[in-house]
Parts: sequence; C-alpha cells; structure tokens
Amino acid sequence: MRIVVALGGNALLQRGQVPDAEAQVENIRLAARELAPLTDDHEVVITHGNGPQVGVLAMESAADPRLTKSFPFDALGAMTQGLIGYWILQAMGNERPYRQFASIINQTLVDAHDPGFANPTKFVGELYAEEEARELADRHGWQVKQDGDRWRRVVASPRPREIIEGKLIDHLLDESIIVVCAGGGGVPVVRTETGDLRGVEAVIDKDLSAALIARRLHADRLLVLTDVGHVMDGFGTDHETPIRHTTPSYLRSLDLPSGSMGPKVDAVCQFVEAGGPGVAAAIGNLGEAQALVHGELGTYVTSD
Ligand SMILES: Nc1ncnc2c1ncn2[C@@H]1O[C@H](COP(=O)(O)OP(=O)(O)O)[C@@H](O)[C@H]1O
Ligand SMILES: NC(=O)OP(=O)(O)O
Repeated sequence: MRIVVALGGNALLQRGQVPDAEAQVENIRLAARELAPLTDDHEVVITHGNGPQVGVLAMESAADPRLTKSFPFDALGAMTQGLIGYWILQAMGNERPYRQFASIINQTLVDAHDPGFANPTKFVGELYAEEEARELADRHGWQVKQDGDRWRRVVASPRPREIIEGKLIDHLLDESIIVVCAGGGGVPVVRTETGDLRGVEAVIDKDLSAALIARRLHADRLLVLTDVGHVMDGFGTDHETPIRHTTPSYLRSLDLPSGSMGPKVDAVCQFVEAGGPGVAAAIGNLGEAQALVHGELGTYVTSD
C-alpha cells in the first residue's frame, strides 16, 4: 500500500512543553519508532506540522536587534522544514538503517486571493493566558485567538492548491525512498503575473497538504496522527463519544474548530471523496499508527 502520514505538531512538541531541541528529538524518536514498521511493508510519505517551531523562530527573529524587519513566514517555514526534516531523517534512519530516506524543502502554491489571508486560523508558537496573549498582540501587532482553554498567536493559512515539487516526490518513491515533505504544509508561495513564484506571509495546514499529496499520489491511506485517539462527538462535553467507523458526509455534518480538528476532518474527507475503491483515511493517536491503517483503532473513514 501507499500511505501518506501527517504527523501532528503535538507529536513533535506536546502542549506546554518547553521547545528545547532535546525534547523535540526525543518526541520524534518515539514517533519514528511507531512509524518505522509501516515502512517495512508499505510506501510511506511523511508530512509534519510546524506550528510550535515556526512560532519560536518568529519570536527569535522579532527579537534580533540587527534586523530591520522580522523574517517573513515563508522563510521561517522553510527553516522549520530543514530542522524538523533533519530530525525525522535521523530518527527514521536510526530505526531502519538499511532504508533510504529523503527530506525535501518544498513549495506549496496558494491563491493570492484565498479567504484565509483575511481570517487567520493557524495557531503558531506558545500557549498563553488570555491577558498575556492580548498584551503580546498589542506589543507585536499579532492576532491572537483561543486554542482550547488557552490563547495563541494566529497567522493566515490559505488552502494548498499544488505541490510545486510534486514530480520530485514521485521520482523518490519510484526509487523506494521514504519521503519527508510538505513540512508545515510546505512553504507558501503564489504565482506572480510574470509567472515567477513568490513566498507569502502564511503557514499552510499540513493535514490539507497531506491530503493534496495523497490524492496526487493515488495513495491507499491517509493517516492523520495527533494526540487524541478519535474524532469525538460532543468533544469537551460530559457526553463526548468517540467516532469509530464513519463517512465523509457524517463528518462534514459536524461543527469542528477551524484551528485544530476542523482541517483534519476536512483533509480526510477530501481524500476519501476523491479516492477509488479500497481507499480509507484515519485520524487517531500517533502511538497507534499501525492499528489505524486497517481501522482497528481511531476514527476510520471510508466512502459514503
Ligand atoms: N471533536 C473533536 N474530537 C477530538 N479532538 C478535538 C475535537 N475538536 C477539537 N479537538 C482538539 O483537536 C486537537 C488536535 O488538533 P491539533 O492540536 O491541531 O493537533 P496537531 O498539532 O497534532 O496537528 C486535540 O488535541 C483536541 O484538543
Ligand atoms: N503547519 C501545520 O499544520 O502545523 P501544526 O500541525 O503544528 O498545526
């Protein structure tokens, strides 16, 4: 089977965890231990989040007195692809030293007029109490929104339209190389009137980019791995219940938050709706990736 895996930002850095390199390397080591067995029997493409990491780099850039202007988010996104891609390469290589892995910096085309530019939804950086978040927003010109019971900076997150380096991914898979790509959704770019590509101030949702890649590659599975075991009905209420086997039309009837579970559900629905017979997607715990492939655990989505 061909499997596209989207590795949640929470897998790389748990909520509230200090973003030290050691902590992230350890989290990625645990993730690699779970993902490596999938590569024994399947073609695997790994995408990953970058919300916490791109926020750290943005803070550093803003605090650098030598700069007249902070680095833009396209540049910061490329830095996180290099950094996290390197960590994943090393961790996966340590689990399976006889396999070849490649991590690519890739650009993802977005529409310059995407409504996501006017309504930022992508959470980046750390979590704050509301008062502190509002004070930081005033000081730095950020926009902030509620993320669960805390507050966080948000940036624009336009929909991914095309993976510019898509053919490179095809070639690597043809050579039986396991590919890490679309980290942080890919570096967001638009096409100018002259046909050139130009980076834009945004962070793309990696689950939506993973769905785009999975569709392009005619993948058999899209696995969205995060820190919850299922999509829940009535999430956060006394009567929350895990959704096990389901369909896109049921999932699309739910009202889910745009900065967290919303894009994951959107991604799996897009993938399953576009797929042929036998295609399925799952949302669930990173630690249960292998059981998600055949729907033994997690929220398993097949066509209506
Ligand atoms: N209906 C729901 N079912 C399960 N989790 C939900 C739901 N709605 C919101 N969430 C939240 O979505 C979070 C996962 O999304 P997110 O934090 O963006 O993950 P990641 O960083 O792993 O990509 C969960 O930790 C949970 O708090
Ligand atoms: N870019 C992105 O989707 O990052 P997170 O998974 O950390 O939100």
